Amino acid sequence: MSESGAENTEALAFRGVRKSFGGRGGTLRVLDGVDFAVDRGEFVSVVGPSGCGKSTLLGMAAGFESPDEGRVLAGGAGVTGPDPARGVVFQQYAIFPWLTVADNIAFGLRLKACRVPRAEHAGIVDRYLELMGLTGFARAYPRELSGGMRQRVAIARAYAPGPELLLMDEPFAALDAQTREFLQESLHSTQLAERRTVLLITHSVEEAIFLSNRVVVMSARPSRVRDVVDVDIDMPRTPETRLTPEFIELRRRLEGVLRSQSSTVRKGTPA
Ligand SMILES: Nc1ncnc2c1ncn2[C@@H]1O[C@H](COP(=O)(O)OP(=O)(O)OP(=O)(O)O)[C@@H](O)[C@H]1O
Repeated sequence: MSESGAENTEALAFRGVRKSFGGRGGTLRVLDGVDFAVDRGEFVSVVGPSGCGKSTLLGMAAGFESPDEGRVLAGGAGVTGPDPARGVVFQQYAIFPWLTVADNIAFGLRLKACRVPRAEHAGIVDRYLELMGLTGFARAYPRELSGGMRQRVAIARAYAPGPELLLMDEPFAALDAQTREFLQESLHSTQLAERRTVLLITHSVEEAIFLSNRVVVMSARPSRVRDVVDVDIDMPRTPETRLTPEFIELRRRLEGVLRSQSSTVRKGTPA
């Protein structure tokens, strides 16, 4: 139920969000009135020029940062701090080196705040091992895995406790192109099986289109939403989807918008 008391299909909403950071060089105005929402079960990606505030937005949704003005709402309620109902996946493999793959995936399930009955944990872990192509590695430790596999563990760990919202900040940025595409496909099939609400930050327009229902394009800093594009491309998407005329055309269009924004990036803007 939302703060207004109305039933709400929005899992996450940014309403007039403004944020500046102070530094030695003065105040840097980063977000200048950001408005968009992500519906339940929707996969939305945010792309934008470097430094436009994408990670800041995600940090606000996670509850690590707060807006100077405006509101960030999760399930209709104001975000006031981190919450296990919102899982986060970062670029760096945020998995515990001292735990096995299975124990890493089970980590969130074992937290007090997670209400999944203990008897279901092993089944859930097995399902994610399979969905993320990790069957056979349950007892392995992170040091024994490739970077791509570690990131698959991080994604499985985020999905496993069934959070209402998944927040992913460049989860594949550190990986080579081939591994990256493979992980996008694993994430896509996991998402089709699970239908969670996901907000993904990425530099890659191709990644955004491949995974998303909608893509939010941010303007240069101080930034706002420049465009919101529906990705009307059938699911499930496969490696061949990337080669279809509609995919290539949308990619060209979005890259054009992004290029026009990147060329207007300013070094710093007084508040
Ligand atoms: N805690 C902070 N203190 C001071 N400045 C910050 C802080 N967090 C972010 N910034 C600045 O705000 C701007 C936006 O940062 P942010 O990381 O959100 O952008 P981004 O769009 O995710 O960037 P990139 O695409 O390069 O990853 C940057 O100029 C950054 O240096």
